[in-house]
Amino acid sequence: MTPAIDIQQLGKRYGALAALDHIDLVIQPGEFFALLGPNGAGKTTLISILAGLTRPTHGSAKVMGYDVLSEYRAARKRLGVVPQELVYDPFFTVREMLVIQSGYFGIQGNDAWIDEILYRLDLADKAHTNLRALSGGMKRRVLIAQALVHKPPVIILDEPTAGVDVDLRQSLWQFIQHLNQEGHTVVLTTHYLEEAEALCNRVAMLKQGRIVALDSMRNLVRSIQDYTLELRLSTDALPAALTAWPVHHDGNLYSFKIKDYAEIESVLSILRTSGIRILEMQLLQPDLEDVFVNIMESVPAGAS
Ligand SMILES: Nc1ncnc2c1ncn2[C@@H]1O[C@H](COP(=O)(O)OP(=O)(O)OP(=O)(O)O)[C@@H](O)[C@H]1O
Repeated sequence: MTPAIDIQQLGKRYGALAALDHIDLVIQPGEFFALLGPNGAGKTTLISILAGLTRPTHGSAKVMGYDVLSEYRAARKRLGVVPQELVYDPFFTVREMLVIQSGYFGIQGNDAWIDEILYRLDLADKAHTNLRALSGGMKRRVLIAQALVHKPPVIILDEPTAGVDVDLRQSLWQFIQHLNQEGHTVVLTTHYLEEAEALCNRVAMLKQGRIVALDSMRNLVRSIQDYTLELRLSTDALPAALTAWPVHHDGNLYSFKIKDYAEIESVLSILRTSGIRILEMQLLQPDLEDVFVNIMESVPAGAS
């Protein structure tokens, strides 16, 4: 099967800085893939190369088998990118802009699909509104509509829900999940890790231009063994027997790292014999955020 995205030894340098450093990444058709990393890790650079907006320094990138440089038009036609910012002519209406965008991809008579996108993104009653008259949230919906207008098999969403209200977030995810179920490949970058955890099947984590983790969501979350036992105590000083325990605290709220249930018993019995009362107790499962923090802390800063 031709991969949806096939990246080999991809690199981008800005002077001495390696924004991307020998990236290998293959994403299969139908995946819902998360591309995660702290600010400056290289996510936007990678997306810009796939969209043909930035030239790599070395290596290759293909979309549905088409090289983003030597077969730019064929590759671009198969890709829908929802960027962080809207670039538009403010005098067009929403619908006019979508018709023009369809023409750009050589598509005539796209009305039925444009109507469906407008409906799904709750933009139908704004179809004849000028782009400049839209609110920030509405403009973001238009960005998504614009990326989908040519029904691309591969959809990349670059932080689509930053600053977006709960309603739009939910309707957006329903629509994107529906497109994914219909076979579209979806690549998502987001700083909302719980969103990535809920939606994506596989994850790549980038740090300083390198892939530092690449696995299924399941395996990554399972790779963390530690639970967190959160206790609010009647004191903000721990008994001596617990001071060596891996623990963070904020006032009298303590977070103990726990490897198994027997350790919970040990902590509780030490507290009991020390006469310390438990005011609140919660056992937290590891999540993608724990994985992210662990990986980002454990991987040494790369030379660039
Ligand atoms: N045009 C440019 N000139 C010089 N350096 C650049 C340029 N574009 C990006 N960089 C640098 O390349 C690195 C990667 O940036 P990039 O925007 O790809 O990161 P990111 O992972 O998308 O970050 P964010 O989460 O903040 O959007 C950063 O150190 C950035 O400063």
